[in-house]
Amino acid sequence: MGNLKLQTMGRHLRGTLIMPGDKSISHRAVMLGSIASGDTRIHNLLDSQDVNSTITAMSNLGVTFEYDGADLIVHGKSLATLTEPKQVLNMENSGTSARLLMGLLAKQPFTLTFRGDSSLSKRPFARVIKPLMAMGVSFVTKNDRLPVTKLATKKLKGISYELPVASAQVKSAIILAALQADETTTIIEPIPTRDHTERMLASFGISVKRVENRMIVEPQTHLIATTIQVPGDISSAAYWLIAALLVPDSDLTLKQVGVNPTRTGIISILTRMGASFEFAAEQTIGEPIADIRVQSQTLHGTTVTATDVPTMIDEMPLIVLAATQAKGDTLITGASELHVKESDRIATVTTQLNKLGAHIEAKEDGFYVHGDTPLHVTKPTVIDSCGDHRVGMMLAIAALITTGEVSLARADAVNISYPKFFKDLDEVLS
Ligand SMILES: O=C(O)C1=C[C@@H](OP(=O)(O)O)[C@@H](O)[C@H](O)C1
Ligand SMILES: C=C(OP(=O)(O)O)C(=O)O
Repeated sequence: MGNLKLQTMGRHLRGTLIMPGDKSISHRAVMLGSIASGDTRIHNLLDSQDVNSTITAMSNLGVTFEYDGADLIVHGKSLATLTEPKQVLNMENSGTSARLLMGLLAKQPFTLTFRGDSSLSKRPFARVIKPLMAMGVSFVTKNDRLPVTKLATKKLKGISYELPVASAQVKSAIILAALQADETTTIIEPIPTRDHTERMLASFGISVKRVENRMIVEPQTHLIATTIQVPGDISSAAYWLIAALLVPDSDLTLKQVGVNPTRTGIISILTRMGASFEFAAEQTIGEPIADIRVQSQTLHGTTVTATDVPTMIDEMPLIVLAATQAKGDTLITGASELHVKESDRIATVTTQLNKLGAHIEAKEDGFYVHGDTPLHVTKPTVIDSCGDHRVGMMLAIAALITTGEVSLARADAVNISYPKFFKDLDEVLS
């Protein structure tokens, strides 16, 4: 794909968008449906490259899937009847697939090799390998990077483990393995992270007890197939929240967005920056959802710290963009996890937005963003997603408030989490 010429300054964003299914919840629905007894029906599953990596991996282990209209039906197999794959499991670009599947498949009695694309092969896996080894799993790896081979495992021990990084992927991998252990496992989570695994397990009849910041997981592997309604992805809605706030005379309504409090940091921080939102049609179907209406508003600089970060980790590129337009400066700390996402997001966000005239200083664990900086280029400029979907979509929104000619390299990165991003953009531009 060549560079994509982006719309810059001059149009408004108006209308209503239905958000695609939440990526985190879609992965979990496919994984738990795969190991439940009976057929699980999933409504509004995200159709994207990352979720397809999970579906393909479970197909390679003998699970079958079929579409009934827009719903995916998962013909569940118990953990005990998964079959040895003939191929290496290719996780492509998806950290969630790789880390959660290492936990889910920890006790399979055969060798499994996980590989990924060039981005995923640079990301750290010691964070899941270490606790799984403490539970009795053996791995063969070089420098804790993919490819990683998990050896045949017969028994898993319960452990008590304090998470050294605030990561829902690590927490989830340990929970999924702990269900298959011989004893109770306790996971201590110093900073809360998204709780979709715990909530979805409850939908499949499995309870994970939480006492303050401790999760207590008892051995239990009988999951009962169910129907899952995947909420719209707040991480995808976030592009439109920021776009509508920043592009003058905009007014957008985003339908059926997941508003689980472990994911709504973007709303809290924008509210702290002076924004207001209208919520309607609030209901809970396993996960809370709502319609969100947002109009153009003036923002003020703020401070973001470590406890905010897990609730909006994937939205950080957008918070940085919003901060470039706010009155006053913004300091973001406690976000060093951004170095190990699909790209080093501290580096890529800083470099690419500064090409448009932003004034952002990269810090070891975050950013210092100078506010009130009009974005402007004096000659045709190519900005680059750096192969990172979140960076690419944030840059497409940044272009909407830039004067001058801007195009985006590697725009196809959007297919990882939001394949219809550019179609939705076209639909609301007026
Ligand atoms: O559990 C999940 O579905 C995710 C957790 C987060 O990663 P970490 O657990 O590495 O923080 C997030 O960045 C990722 O997009 C999805
Ligand atoms: C970090 C992300 O996903 P993953 O870790 O699953 O690759 C993301 O979607 O921004």
